[in-house]
Amino acid sequence: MKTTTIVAATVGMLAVATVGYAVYFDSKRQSDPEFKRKLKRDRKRAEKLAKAEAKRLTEESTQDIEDFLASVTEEDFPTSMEEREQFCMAQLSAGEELFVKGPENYSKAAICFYKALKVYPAPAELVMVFQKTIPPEVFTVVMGMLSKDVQSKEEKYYTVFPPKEMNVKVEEKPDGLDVNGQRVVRRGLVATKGFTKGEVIYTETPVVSSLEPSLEGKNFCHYCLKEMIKKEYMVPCTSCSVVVFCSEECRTSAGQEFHEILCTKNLNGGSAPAQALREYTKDSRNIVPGMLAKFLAKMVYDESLNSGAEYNTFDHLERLVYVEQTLGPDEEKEIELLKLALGSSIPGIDQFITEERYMIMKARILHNIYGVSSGLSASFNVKPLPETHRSVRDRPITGAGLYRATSYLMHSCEPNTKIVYSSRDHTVSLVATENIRSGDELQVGYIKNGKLSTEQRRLELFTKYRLQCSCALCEMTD
Ligand SMILES: C[S@@+](CC[C@H](N)C(=O)[O-])C[C@H]1O[C@@H](n2cnc3c(N)ncnc32)[C@H](O)[C@@H]1O
Repeated sequence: MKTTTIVAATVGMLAVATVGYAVYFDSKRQSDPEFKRKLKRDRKRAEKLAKAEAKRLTEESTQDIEDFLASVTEEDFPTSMEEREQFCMAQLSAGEELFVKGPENYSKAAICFYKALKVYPAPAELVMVFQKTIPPEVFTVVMGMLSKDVQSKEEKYYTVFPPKEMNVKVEEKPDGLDVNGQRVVRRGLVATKGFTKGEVIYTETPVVSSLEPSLEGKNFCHYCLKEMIKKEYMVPCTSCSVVVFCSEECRTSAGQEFHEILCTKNLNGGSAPAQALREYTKDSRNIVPGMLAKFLAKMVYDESLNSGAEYNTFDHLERLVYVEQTLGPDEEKEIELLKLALGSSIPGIDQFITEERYMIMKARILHNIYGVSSGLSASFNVKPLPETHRSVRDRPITGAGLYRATSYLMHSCEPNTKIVYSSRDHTVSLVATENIRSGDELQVGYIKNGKLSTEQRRLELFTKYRLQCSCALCEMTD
């Protein structure tokens, strides 16, 4: 089952409730004699009906599942944490009462359980509880509804994202067969209107960005990565005074989105849990764990806004392609540091950051971030970060950002667009480098190919991005 962000909301509110529910169920079964007798009484009748019902349910067409789903989506799910918790508990006990009454109520029970699942912050865990506690026939229907729901959410995503005003859409492009003979489908960005050479196609701010570790605390904004030429423009964090911002707005945004959690000093001036993560980032020059910490903090913040947006921060990360990474001692340490940094402020994050989920999130970030050149001067001297910072420009890189739409840009050795940091912060502008027609695929150069030969380009693309280039130029050279 795919985990949706609702898992990530993990504000722990219902963590207690799941356990409570499971415990209630088990203990009631084991110890309450009346409950046991009732179960026994019902069992015979239930077994008979169950056979017939199981047959009906296995024959249940997709249409039925869709009808069940339609009956649910029309409902208004509550939005506040308290109401969601009450709603969830009410659905769980309604479902339980229904299935105990017998198989003729299984469909209704399944709908209740499905509704509970929709508001529960850790659905994967609840599914496991269901698997142990509800009749298999009911469980099958709940899972059917869940997978249909995930599927339709998946399909709809690219109809609402990117927003129309960005003038681009994500389109699937067949890209040959993989080593197992499976058809490879890749996604790229396509223009939805024409542009003349030099025109800005869209601008986009990142979901999250981070400064190159050695620039942290120097004259670069911790939020938007802008270089501040004069010291008097710097607005330090009032608590840690380790990080600086270019404006009050950036300080406020950073505070709300992540810095209140990740500030290395607590209000009493003592060392805060995020200190160890900060030291690790500096020593290892590994930007990703810190970025992930910001990402997770921001994800929880965005959800707390209850903006009503259909897709949330996690949805944007979840669809990005990645190259699988293997877990090593570094990652084990990073997981530990991340849990330490976020654990006391985001209850439940401990369970959320499993090794598997961490590895996938890390790989997605590594594979999709863009190097940001927000510096005005080239006077700072940063060693290039080891890997995967797309769109290398002539100016040194000041940090990296994870962008929603820009992540879908494919590489070409003869690109028709380029990325520009014209506002000298982490805002990306995609600029047409030739005339573009509506429907044309947009591509950037992941590497500076200048005078490189085809072999050199291939080697660099493969070493940095594990990418075997299929752009028009490379195909022609083959
Ligand atoms: C940042 S993602 C771009 C979006 C991606 N195509 C998708 O399906 O979501 C980078 C990945 O796209 C594919 N890609 C990008 N440019 C390519 C190219 N010129 N030739 C082949 N694959 C490319 C590679 O799989 C690469 O790892």
